[in-house]
Amino acid sequence: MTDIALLLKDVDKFYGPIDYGVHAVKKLSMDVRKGEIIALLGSSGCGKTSTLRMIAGFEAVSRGRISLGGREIQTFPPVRRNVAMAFEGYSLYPPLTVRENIAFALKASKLSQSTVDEKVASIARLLEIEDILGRYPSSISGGQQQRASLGRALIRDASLHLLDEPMGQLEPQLRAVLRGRIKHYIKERGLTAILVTHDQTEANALADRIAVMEGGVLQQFDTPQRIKERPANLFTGTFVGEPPMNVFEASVNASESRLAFGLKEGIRLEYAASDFSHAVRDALRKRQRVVLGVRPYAVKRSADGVTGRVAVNQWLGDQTHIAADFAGGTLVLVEHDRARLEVGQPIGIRLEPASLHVFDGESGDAISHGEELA
Ligand SMILES: Nc1ncnc2c1ncn2[C@@H]1O[C@H](COP(=O)(O)OP(=O)(O)OP(=O)(O)O)[C@@H](O)[C@H]1O
Repeated sequence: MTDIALLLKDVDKFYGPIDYGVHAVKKLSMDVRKGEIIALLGSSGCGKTSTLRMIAGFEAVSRGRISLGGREIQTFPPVRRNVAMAFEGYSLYPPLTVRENIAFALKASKLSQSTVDEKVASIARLLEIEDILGRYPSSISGGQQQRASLGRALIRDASLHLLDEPMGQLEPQLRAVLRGRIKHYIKERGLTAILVTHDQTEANALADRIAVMEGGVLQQFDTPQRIKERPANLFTGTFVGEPPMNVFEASVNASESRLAFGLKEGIRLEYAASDFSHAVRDALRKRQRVVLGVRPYAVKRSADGVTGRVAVNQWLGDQTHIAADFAGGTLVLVEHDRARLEVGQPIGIRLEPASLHVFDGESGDAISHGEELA
């Protein structure tokens, strides 16, 4: 038996005529395993919601296939897909109370009234909406409606749960608490879920794997850790991670014993060839222009480093963010201790070979991460 719950194969979405309308999703292929939580992450307009709506059946698939539990479903109406949804705009039924709205999702399940009541009470407790179960949708806040709608989706025993920005209207503290509880609830029941979010903290906290999208194209589909450590391209490298990855255009100069990167303003980063694998040196030797990336947490200060000049020094209560003028741009460093640095003061900057990400100067595709090929 396969452990694949959902499969998307070369899925295209055009709004308007195929090949001429707005191309919102481009040749998207991905697989979701049973029991997995997937986050679709990307900026506004990248095609996340279109993807989710095609899976749910609210939008037609222009090209390609979608299979759920081994059945092709792209031509099925939403009710035949056995998918539970919490969508913005997929609103609660106004004539029903919150309790009735949530219980309505179990209507087809033939459960006894007492089991339904128990399930509703338990999900209401989880989402902290016990006190509004008797109210009507028109008399509760947007955040409460969102939680009621989430409850209505989570209570169902469906093949797939689709959650579109499910906590977008909640305060940060409540979001953080609910995130943990929802993850536990989904995992405990072995549910399969896809969550749309533009919030990377949410994606990192909830998802087993993240699908990063941009311009309708899937940029990378991997675990949060691998996306951080091995971004597939410059887009994921700079989109995922807070503060964002520092990037600098550079030329490459490779000899038998040395590997050097030339940055703007005559800055040269020199390394021993042995700091990188043969394969990386070979790959870099063929390039003239690359983009170097280094995460703010990985930048080190060192007396014998390359000089930068402090532009900003901010203590955030638990870490210091330093921005330095460096190689014609800005380099951000994060340190755990409070740094006693004045604006304008020179600092030595050391970029360890193990923390360098190198991207192709033209395509933006990753060439290497540390000493290994991408
Ligand atoms: N009904 C529609 N008609 C025409 N174009 C649309 C329609 N819905 C979405 N689009 C376009 O398709 C692209 C993808 O939109 P989509 O809503 O899927 O993105 P998103 O990543 O979910 O964005 P957001 O986070 O803002 O919801 C955008 O360019 C959007 O303008």
